[in-house]
Amino acid sequence: MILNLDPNFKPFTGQKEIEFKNFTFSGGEPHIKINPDFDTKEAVTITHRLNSFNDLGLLCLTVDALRRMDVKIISLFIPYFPAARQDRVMIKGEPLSVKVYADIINTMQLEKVFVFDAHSEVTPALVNNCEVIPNHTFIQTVIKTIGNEVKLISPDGGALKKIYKVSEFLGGVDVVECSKSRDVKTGKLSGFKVYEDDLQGIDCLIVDDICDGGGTFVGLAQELKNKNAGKLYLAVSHGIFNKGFEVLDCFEKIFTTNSFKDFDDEKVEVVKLKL
Ligand SMILES: O=P(O)(O)OC[C@H]1O[C@H](OP(=O)(O)OP(=O)(O)O)[C@H](O)[C@@H]1O
Repeated sequence: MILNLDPNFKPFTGQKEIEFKNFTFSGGEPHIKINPDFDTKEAVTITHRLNSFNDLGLLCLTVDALRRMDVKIISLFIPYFPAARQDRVMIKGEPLSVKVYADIINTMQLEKVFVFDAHSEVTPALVNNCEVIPNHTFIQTVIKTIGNEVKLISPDGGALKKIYKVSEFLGGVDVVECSKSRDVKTGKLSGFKVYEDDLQGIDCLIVDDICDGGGTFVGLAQELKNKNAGKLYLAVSHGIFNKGFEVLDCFEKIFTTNSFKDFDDEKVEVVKLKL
């Protein structure tokens, strides 16, 4: 049984859905009423785009309501794990946000917590019974859509392990390794290095987990062009795109999934998550 808390996000196709109504009380408190007309002995998987503390609140209430209906086995699919990038404290005074979310989720004693393309190994290390769903089939779909041969570009050392797994899944697509550096004091991006002498007109697909403002990809695209790359494509599992798509107009095409939100923009091609 599936309980899709976000009506626009239904990754488990063809499975029976549990019905519910959710609303907010006049005092601002979220609330849910689950239709009890289902076999509560069955396992339930909740899906939720958990992008804010409000979403987390609704999730807590939902799990509580299911437990009170005697549902024993509850799993959760969170496509974009909140604050996954805040996986270390950079400056004294900051929270270790990913742990705060993980600790709250751990109190729910879930059977499994599925996370799509976790930012780092910190998320699955902190979340009990976590299973990371890799980006492999997403990138496979992207490459099919592009239709021509591309090299996979890994923007930084942190993404290398993942990109070699993608390459292996795709039967050995070439990988170009890159690295990015940051100013130690400000944390701002200060440069990119592409570890290939000449890309000789070769089309390149940058693969990463998140595009937020896009600075990483614009800077890297420039460096790839300096190495004579051909057409440039960008595929990110989680599209935030907080500066819009204009800043990314160096890319022939941009691909993402609906893990974070829905998009209706001709500049981005959304591959809907289906499990
Ligand atoms: O679109 P942008 O605003 O440029 O951000 C995108 C980058 O941010 C994240 O890495 P981050 O730099 O947080 O990761 P790291 O410091 O853990 O390597 C993500 O993995 C991208 O590489």
